This record gives sequence, structure tokens and C-alpha cells, in this order.
Amino acid sequence: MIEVRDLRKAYGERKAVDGVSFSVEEGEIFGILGPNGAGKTTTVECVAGLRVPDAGRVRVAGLDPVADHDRVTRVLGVQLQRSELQAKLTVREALELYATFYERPADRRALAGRLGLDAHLDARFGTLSGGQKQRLLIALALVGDPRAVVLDELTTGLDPRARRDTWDLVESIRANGVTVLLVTHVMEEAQRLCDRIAVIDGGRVTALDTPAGLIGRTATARVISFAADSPLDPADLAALPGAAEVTGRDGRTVVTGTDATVDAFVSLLARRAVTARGLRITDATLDDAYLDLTS
Ligand SMILES: Nc1ncnc2c1ncn2[C@@H]1O[C@H](COP(=O)(O)OP(=O)(O)OP(=O)(O)O)[C@@H](O)[C@H]1O
Repeated sequence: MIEVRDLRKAYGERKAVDGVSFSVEEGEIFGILGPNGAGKTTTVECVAGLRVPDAGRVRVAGLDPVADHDRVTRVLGVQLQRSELQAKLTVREALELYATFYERPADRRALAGRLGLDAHLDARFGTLSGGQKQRLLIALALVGDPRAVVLDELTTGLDPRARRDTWDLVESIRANGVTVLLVTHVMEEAQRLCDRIAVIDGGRVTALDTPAGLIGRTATARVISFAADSPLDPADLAALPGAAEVTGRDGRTVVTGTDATVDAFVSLLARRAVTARGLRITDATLDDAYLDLTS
């Protein structure tokens, strides 16, 4: 659905995007994750045809977003970071106005219903809460009945409940067959929603995998923790194969490492015939993987 090959874009001397490649399959939720200034927004702006790449190839449903801009706007909906509308425009007016941009717009009433906006149709944009504004901006990205949608930092500034509601919404968008390209800083969001994630840092893709794949490739994929007064020698723990770190935290000993570390740890317990009180073995989070994968 979306293909980006060796994309390059500089602002003067500054190389914002420096050879980015990825492709997004139809029906996928594909995440772009990376630190501030990594080139995420520039990348999706090139996908949407809002910026002209210096080099590289971008295709959306086989179309060139610059040369075929009109046709691309019919297949690709866009919700950009920090979008604003006129404060006095009502929700109904915004939906009607945006629908006029398309030959075959989506059913506005059904869309407003799906996005929980029916009760707010006469409310003015300026009076909406952050979550309601975000839902309206997503509705406007979907009003052209697109096959794919770009969502750039859509839950920034939302409270935990509004954030979760928005995640449910993204899942329902995909369930309706729309491909989603999601730019995010929120690890929990990426881990929960994305089928695959490209980590972008310094204008380049530094890793591209499923959330579980990204976590699995870090040196600290597994976390073993147990009560600190368990009869285990820290030197033995540090010597376990693959062990990255042995630390103390909140009255517990924490060993990070790989599957091999877990296997050897279990053998160590058996050999010494000791019990590690309160033992927990968990996976690292995408947060841990992200910090490993970015500068
Ligand atoms: N219009 C512009 N003119 C000049 N430099 C720009 C412009 N837009 C972005 N940049 C620079 O290009 C780099 C990449 O910016 P971009 O907005 O693509 O990153 P980002 O990953 O989306 O960052 P953030 O997470 O902070 O939104 C940054 O160094 C930024 O300062």
C-alpha cells in the first residue's frame, strides 16, 4: 500500500531524512517511532505528497504522491501533528466542508457515530476537549473514505482514558480495512497497536520489526527479579551466560539478559537447591528496546 525507497530530504544543510526505506502492507498498522527531530514527520509528509523528496521513491497504492497528488489524496487520509481548525467551525460544518473535497465521501453520519461525535455535531471546534478535537481530526482524515491513513502523534496531550479510546478507534479503523501509518512517541501505543515498527533515528531506519521482534533483539530481552535476601551470590548471577546487568531495585535483585540467561539461572537454582523468593521472569518492554536502538 505504501512504499518508501531510499528517501532523502534536506532543509538547507540539515539532512532530515537520509535514506529511509520501508513498505507498508495493505491492512497493516505500521508504526514509525523515534526521538524528536529524527525525521518522522518529514517522512510521512513526503508520503502524503506535502513535501517533495530530494531523492528516492515514494508510492501510495502505486501512485507518486507528488506527480499524482490529486489521486493520492483520494486514497490517503492525513491527520497531521498539531492540526487546528477555525475555533468557530462546528463539528458538523467541518465534516460537511471536508466531504466536499471528495467525489465519493464516506457517510458523515455513520462516521460521526463511529467516532463518538454525534452528541457534539453542533459544538464549535474551540469548545471541544483535546480528545474530542482529536476524534474530529481523525474523522476528517477518514471523510474521503481512504484506503490508507497517516496519523501523526494522535494521542499527544490526551488523558489515559481518551488515549485508550483513541487506540480502540485506530483498531476499528483497521478492522474496516484501512491501512494505518502511525507516527508515535508513546511506546505503549506502538506496542499495543502496531503490527510492525520502523525505528528512525538521525534520518535513518535503525531497526524494522514486529514489537516482539524489536524487544527480542535487545541484549536485555528478559528480566529476572527476586527478593534481595534470597541466598544467591551476585558474582554467580553476573557470570550467567548472556547476563547484561545485575542490580538491586526496591528490595529485589534484578538480572537482565537473554533466554540463555533464564535457562542458566533455573539450572543454577536447581544445582544449589535454593529458592529465589518472589521470583518473576518478565519480558523487557518496548521502552527498553527503544532505548537500546536509539542514540
Ligand atoms: N520546515 C523545516 N525547515 C527546516 N528544518 C526543518 C523543517 N522541518 C523539520 N526540520 C528539521 O528536520 C529535522 C527532522 O524534523 P521532523 O519534524 O521530520 O522530525 P520528527 O522525527 O517528526 O520530530 P518530532 O518527534 O520532534 O516531531 C529536525 O532537525 C527539524 O528541526
